Formats: sequence, C-alpha cells, structure tokens
Amino acid sequence: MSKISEKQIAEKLLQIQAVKLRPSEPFTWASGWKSPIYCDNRKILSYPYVRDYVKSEMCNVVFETFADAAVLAGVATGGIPLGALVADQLKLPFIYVRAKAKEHGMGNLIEGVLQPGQPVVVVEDLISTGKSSLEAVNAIRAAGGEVIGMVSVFNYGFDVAVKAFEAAKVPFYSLSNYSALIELAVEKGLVSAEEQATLEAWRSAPDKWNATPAI
Ligand SMILES: O=P(O)(O)OC[C@H]1O[C@H](OP(=O)(O)OP(=O)(O)O)[C@H](O)[C@@H]1O
Ligand SMILES: O=C(O)c1cc(=O)[nH]c(=O)[nH]1
Repeated sequence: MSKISEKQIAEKLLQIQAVKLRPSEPFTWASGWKSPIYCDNRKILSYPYVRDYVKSEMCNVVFETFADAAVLAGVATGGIPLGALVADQLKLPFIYVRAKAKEHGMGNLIEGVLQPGQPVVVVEDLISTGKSSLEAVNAIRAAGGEVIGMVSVFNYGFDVAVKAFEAAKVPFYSLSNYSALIELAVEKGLVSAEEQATLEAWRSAPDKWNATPAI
C-alpha cells in the first residue's frame, strides 16, 4: 500500500472514532496483552461511505495482488462482514472460519463450501500478534484449501506477526497501520506529548507494558 492510502484509511478510522486511547485503563487484547490503544474496525460497518471505501480498497488488493483467488475467507468475527462485502463485490464464493468449532449442529470450524486445492485469500479486520489470522489459515489448510494470502484493514506491524506470517508463508497486505495512524494523529494534534510518550513506551515492548494509572 502507498503511504498516502495508508494515511487515507487511518484518517477514516479517526473520523469515525474507531481508535480509542485509554492509558489509565488499558484495554485487554485477544492475545491477553494490555494496551493503551484499541482500534475498533467493527465501527466501519456503521458508516456506509467509509464501509464502501474500505471495501473497494480491499477489492483492489485482492484483484491486483491475488488475482488467482477462488474463495475469500473471513476470520470470525471482525473479518466476516468485511470479507462478505468484498466477496460480493468481486463475485467470489465466501466462507468463514470460526474461532472454535461449533459445539452443536454440524460441528463446523469452517462454514461454507471449500473445495480441496482452491486458492483462498483470508480477510481480517485487524492484525495484532497475528494469532487469530494464522489459526484461520491453519484451519483452511487442514481442510485442503491453498491459502495464497491475506488482507486486513489494520496492522500494528509487530515483529511477532511479521515473523509468524513469514514462517507460515502467508503474504499479507494491510490497508493501514499503526505508524500511519500515529503519524496522522500527531499531525492533527489529536495526541498529547504525554500520550505520545506512553504510546512509544508501549510500542517498544507491548507484551511487557504495564500501565501506570494516572495520578
Ligand atoms: O492478531 P491477534 O493478536 O490474534 O488479534 C487480532 C484479533 O483480535 C480481534 O478479534 P477478537 O478476538 O477481539 O474477536 P472479534 O473479531 O470477534 O471481535 C481482531 O478482530 C482480530 O481477529
Ligand atoms: O488485539 C486485539 O485484540 C485488538 C486490538 C485492537 O486494536 N483492536 C481490536 O479489535 N482487537
């Protein structure tokens, strides 16, 4: 993605107030990490113009980079509505991967139709450690699908995720990222010097970060 388009997506996320800073009462992430920041991409769905923009940017990535995609797969739950929108626009089949296999009914981990050997692109709303995305990749591979790549709206750019995607041989594209977001928020004066210092301390060791409650 170009730096300009990364910032344009970041601008939309800021406009819809999807990004929250709460250093004094840290958020708990899916990984268990504590964080002073949370990016709630689910809010994109509630703003049709932003939703359209994100959808078409995701379509461009799939169309231009993963032209062989035969199926799109959403990662539950954030990646499901986005993936379905993109699949609908590109007229591709859609499946989704649950966080865990359903405990009644068909007992499925993957919902929808996946034929062995089909090239699949995984759609995620956000990548932090990459664990959720890679669990979905592994489930698709175990079911016989060929994961050719993945696309997400946002990526924190942590080394742990970059290395995990490399090890799993999954090329990934994110429409925006933490660096673009913070650069823009600082330019717009939305982050105070104190908040910037907190974010820097957190970003340098997110797995070890301990928030000190505001006095
Ligand atoms: O890269 P990771 O460390 O795995 O974190 C990112 C995951 O966390 C969020 O999902 P969450 O588990 O909050 O569930 P949701 O999508 O159902 O809201 C997000 O939608 C990603 O799937
Ligand atoms: O890692 C997570 O759980 C996570 C971080 C974030 O900023 N936004 C989100 O939806 N999940």
